[in-house]
Amino acid sequence: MTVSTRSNSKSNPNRQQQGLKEKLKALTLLYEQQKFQNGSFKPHQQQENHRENLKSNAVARDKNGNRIMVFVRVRPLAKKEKEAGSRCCVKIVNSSHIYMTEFATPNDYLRLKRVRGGHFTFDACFSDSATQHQVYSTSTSELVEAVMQGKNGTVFCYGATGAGKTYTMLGTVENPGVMVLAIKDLFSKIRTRSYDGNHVVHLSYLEVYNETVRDLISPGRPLVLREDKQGIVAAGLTQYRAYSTDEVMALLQQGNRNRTTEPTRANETSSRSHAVLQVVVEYRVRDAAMNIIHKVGKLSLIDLAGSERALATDQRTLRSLEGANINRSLLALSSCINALVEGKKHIPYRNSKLTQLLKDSLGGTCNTVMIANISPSILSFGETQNTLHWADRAKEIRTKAPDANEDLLPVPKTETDQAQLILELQNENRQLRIQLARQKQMLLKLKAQSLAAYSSPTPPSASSFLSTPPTSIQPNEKQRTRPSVTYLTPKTEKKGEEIAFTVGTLYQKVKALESEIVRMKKDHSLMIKQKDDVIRELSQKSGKKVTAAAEMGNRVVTRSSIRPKVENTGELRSPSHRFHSPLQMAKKRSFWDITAANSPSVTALNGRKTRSHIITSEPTAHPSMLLKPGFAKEKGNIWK
Ligand SMILES: Nc1ncnc2c1ncn2[C@@H]1O[C@H](COP(=O)(O)OP(=O)(O)OP(=O)(O)O)[C@@H](O)[C@H]1O
Repeated sequence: MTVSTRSNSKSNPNRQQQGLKEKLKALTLLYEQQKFQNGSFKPHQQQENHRENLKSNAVARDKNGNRIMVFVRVRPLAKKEKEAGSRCCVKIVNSSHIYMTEFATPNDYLRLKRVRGGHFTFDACFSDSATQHQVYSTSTSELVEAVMQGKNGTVFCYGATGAGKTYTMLGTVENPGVMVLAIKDLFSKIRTRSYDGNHVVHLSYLEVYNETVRDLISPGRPLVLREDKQGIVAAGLTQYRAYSTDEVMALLQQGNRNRTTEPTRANETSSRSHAVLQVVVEYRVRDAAMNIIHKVGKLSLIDLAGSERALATDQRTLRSLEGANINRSLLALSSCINALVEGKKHIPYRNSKLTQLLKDSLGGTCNTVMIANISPSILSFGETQNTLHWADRAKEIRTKAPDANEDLLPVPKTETDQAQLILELQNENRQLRIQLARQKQMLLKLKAQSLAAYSSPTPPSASSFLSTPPTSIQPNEKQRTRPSVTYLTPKTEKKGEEIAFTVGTLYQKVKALESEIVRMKKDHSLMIKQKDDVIRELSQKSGKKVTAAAEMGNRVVTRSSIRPKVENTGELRSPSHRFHSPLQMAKKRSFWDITAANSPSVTALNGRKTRSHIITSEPTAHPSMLLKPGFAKEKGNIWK
């Protein structure tokens, strides 16, 4: 019979070691169970219970009100770190629990050599083997759904340089990160729900570099941050309307090309700026009362620049300045987190551009997710511990539960007016159509009656159509009397003929008068010619004086001698003769006419002082009689 003795155990050291290991494992388990019973630990769950654990966390958030959800992601050891023989200083105990120690080794179960370190509990912890999809679905998918409902959401990555923030947010082509997966998810959700409303997606991408805000998609001048109703906005930031995931991807790539990255000792492609991708989803739908429900949800996806020690990066001036700015903004973020956790009234958001941008996400009505990225390497112990410390603090920040940014838009007045107008126009149109149909019917009947009337052998009597007024025609009534319209037409024609005849007569008269005027003008000029000849002859006889006088009186005598003759003939004078304008008369009158007319000896028959009247009264007077005023009365003397 074999008895187990100390010597036996000594003789088999391997078995002894195994037994000790088992005992230590049991002790560790016991210790964790005790911790859990004391409330400082959550129960250890296996990987397959991961989802249930996350659900319970979400439930806890609902019970405790809204708070920032904090997740931790450990990246794999980098090739460089492995080559340098770096050890791992963090261990994920379960989906939500992580512990770290400076001298942690797999065999140091009693933690005898642990100097620094600690246990941390978060909403979820992702090991270095966690996929991008696992990270997205656990941390961000809920937020995307909330954004679709009009609630704001923010996801930001926090951690030291080279800890894996950009990998988590942007990822690679093969392994797209949270930003890309969120956009994809958003568009697929919009596609499936497009039947119940209109979704509009706007996108902007900016960076905060050395405390200046810049547009990453269309870079230009630095932007100014302003606070308005929607919160903090970068004035002048381009908002792109995005229609598809591919379009967003192209914009993201474009933006990332413009982002400031520099190789540092810690990271070959270190982000030197904080990048903020904002996606605004607007959603419009009509409710049962036909009111328009307008929801606006904003999703901010932020990849922060890494906190770093000066030694970790280059010592060059620009890099150190960048590093100082990054650290300053992250310090401002830490101050805000502290103030929020401590419930202070004043939160120093204004200390940096980054905290200004995160104001809504940290202290406003927003669903906020923080992903703390850490390196497992012992070389980054300080940074990792620092990150976990702030992540642990951040989870205590309470935010206001976001209500949906929902507006009930009344149907615009113009719309109701338009509807009213359309109804009125439709009504009017209907009435007009009825009227038109009636008119057409009437016209057809009248045509038929007209044809019948013309073909009728006996013409109707005058009384027959006079007794029937046109308005008395009823379209549906059987026609008993002949329609008045039929018989009114010849009468109108007759009247027209009469008018035409009158016009014709008048026209002929006008023509006759015009030809008479022409004839009179001819006579007139002939007579003037004759008189001129007589005067010439006389002047030749009676010398120069007489000639001059005769020439002066020439025109006067000529006119006066003509007019009485015309009047005496009893012929028609042109109407224009009577209606000569005074202006024309004045023009025609010569200086001598006026002088003679104004002479006191010249008296007209009708009181008017015109030369023609004087001459008319003396038809036989010689032109020479007018040489002197008053000669008109001495008739006939001169010829003797
Ligand atoms: N989960 C991961 N799986 C695989 N590789 C990773 C993971 N996380 C990070 N990396 C790799 O680690 C390196 C550094 O990561 P990343 O550039 O994302 O760091 P960072 O925190 O953004 O740094 P910085 O703040 O300097 O920009 C990259 O080469 C990246 O591919």
